[in-house]
Amino acid sequence: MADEVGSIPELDLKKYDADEQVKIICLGDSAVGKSKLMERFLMDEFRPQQSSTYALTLYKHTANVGNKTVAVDFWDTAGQERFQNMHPSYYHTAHACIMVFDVQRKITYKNLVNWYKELREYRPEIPCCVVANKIDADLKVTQRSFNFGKKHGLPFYFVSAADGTNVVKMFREMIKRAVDYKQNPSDFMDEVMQELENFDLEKKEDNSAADEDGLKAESPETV
Ligand SMILES: Nc1nc2c(ncn2[C@@H]2O[C@H](COP(=O)(O)OP(=O)(O)OP(=O)(O)O)[C@@H](O)[C@H]2O)c(=O)[nH]1
Ligand SMILES: [Mg+2]
Repeated sequence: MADEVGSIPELDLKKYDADEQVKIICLGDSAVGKSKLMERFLMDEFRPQQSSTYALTLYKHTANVGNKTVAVDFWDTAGQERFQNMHPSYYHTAHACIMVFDVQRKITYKNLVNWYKELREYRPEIPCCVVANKIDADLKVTQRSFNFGKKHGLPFYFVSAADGTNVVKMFREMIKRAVDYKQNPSDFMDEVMQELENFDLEKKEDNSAADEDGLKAESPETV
């Protein structure tokens, strides 16, 4: 389900039950198929007539990775005809990135370099992949090699949001990589965030243990 930012709180309840929570962002020029890919993965249906994304759309998903339940927030924003900087909050605390281009428009492939550069300014270490979308329009493209992924050591997928080719595989792999990254961050700030999250959890557990003993958890002091 596509949900505008306004309706997050209700859905956030899901996170409460999840063992883990990750954020995955999607980058790429306008009309490469970012929104259609997410919709295809989340609803397994394809609606050809829809206008481009206006601002930010959040898609909520619950996945099972190993024996854990993972709440996934997919962030989708409008790409632009010509590259413009994305707001930093889009990248903030993202755990993985899906970079999309349209196999029918060379310029969208060329622009990956700009998207990737900006991604790495904000999120130097998160897992990222390159996705060549719309292969249904011309299957011959799958014989061509697109070296951008190889050059940067990124996994590459030929996909089609229209017929579903490789969509589930790509999303599942990226969710798993996002969880792996969150659990073993290689970026200093992410390590701090993870420590803080663990600290919060420990505090919550302490408080509920105190409640069970019939003790009241101390309320925070206001200074
Ligand atoms: N043939 C074909 N068309 C596709 C595919 N994926 C998306 N499209 C079409 O491409 C157009 C753009 O798709 P969107 O998902 O809206 O693109 P977007 O990247 O979200 O665009 P912005 O929100 O403007 O950044 C739509 O008309 C889709 O129907 C695909 O796999 N195959
Ligand atoms: Mg869109």
